[in-house]
Amino acid sequence: MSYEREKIIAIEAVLAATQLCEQVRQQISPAAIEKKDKSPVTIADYGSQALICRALAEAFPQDPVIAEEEAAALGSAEMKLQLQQVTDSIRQVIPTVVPAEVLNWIGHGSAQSGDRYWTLDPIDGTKGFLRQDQYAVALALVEAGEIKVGVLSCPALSLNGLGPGLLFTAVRGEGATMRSLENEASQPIQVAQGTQNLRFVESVESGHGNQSQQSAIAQTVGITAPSLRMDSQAKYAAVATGEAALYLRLPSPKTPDYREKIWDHAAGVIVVEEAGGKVTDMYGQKLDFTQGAKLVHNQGVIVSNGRLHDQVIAALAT
Ligand SMILES: Nc1ncnc2c1ncn2[C@@H]1O[C@H](COP(=O)(O)O)[C@@H](O)[C@H]1OP(=O)(O)O
Ligand SMILES: [Mg+2]
Ligand SMILES: [Mg+2]
Ligand SMILES: [Mg+2]
Repeated sequence: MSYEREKIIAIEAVLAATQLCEQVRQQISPAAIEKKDKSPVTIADYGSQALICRALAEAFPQDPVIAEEEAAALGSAEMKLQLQQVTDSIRQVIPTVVPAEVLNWIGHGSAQSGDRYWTLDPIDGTKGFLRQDQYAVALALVEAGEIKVGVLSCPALSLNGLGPGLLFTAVRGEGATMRSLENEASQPIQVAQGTQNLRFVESVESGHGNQSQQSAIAQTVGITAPSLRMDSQAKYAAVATGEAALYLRLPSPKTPDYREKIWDHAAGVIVVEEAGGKVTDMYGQKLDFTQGAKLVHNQGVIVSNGRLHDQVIAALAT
């Protein structure tokens, strides 16, 4: 089966959302709103989710969307001003939009499961976005547990003389490509083949991983360079392009029971796999995308150029 239409619609939606995020980032300081779980969310997270869900609902009305943000949070009485700000940010793209429509579009992302579903992180790395650092807009299509299409926009990332602002796309069996956000010309990407850029990436946030264990494992497999710390799925892009050989995300000792969310990984996983790399959990198991919003059967995420993978899993087992 061809996924050409899915790919085109996904790219168009992610580009429109990226533009909204960049406008919010540049025009006003994107004040953070605190969610129930104490993590931050901004006008741009909601605006991005609204735009992408609208596009998916229109093009693929039967497909469930499992997205990060909740309409109920933005629809509450005390969030009236923020809902108006989200609506205003979307008005630049859709001049007639009203707040009720925005809530409906965001709510379209509230599916819990599906055999064929989309998963969306409207802004991955909101903490990076707030620091004017790396963030991503990440959208993927999953069918029967297999990721088929992934589109990953990294508006603050520069690589190989391109950017800032890169878009990564992958379709199962068709390879992965990279382009600048401004220019449609795309080029195939590949993970590092030899020993060049023998370094690893990890989260900026120490609470999202186990940095001391990550350094120890990297050293065990022969990586002596200090880690490159980056917010968001931009880390997957770094491995997919050979900028780094490895991305380590081991469970934080502070949150040992945390389960990774599918939208934090799906788009990045297919981009790396189609660029020739490998992704598993810390025990070498495939990530299981059939269990709804969380990767309940997996712990830790190991992303590599393939060559280093077995060594890393072996080091973790000892
Ligand atoms: N304890 C945790 N372990 C791993 N990831 C986490 C943890 N808490 C939050 N996250 C998620 O990490 C992602 C950012 O990753 P990174 O640090 O690599 O940029 C966010 O989407 C965030 O989810 P959430 O938005 O639900 O807080
Ligand atoms: Mg979040
Ligand atoms: Mg995220
Ligand atoms: Mg997010």
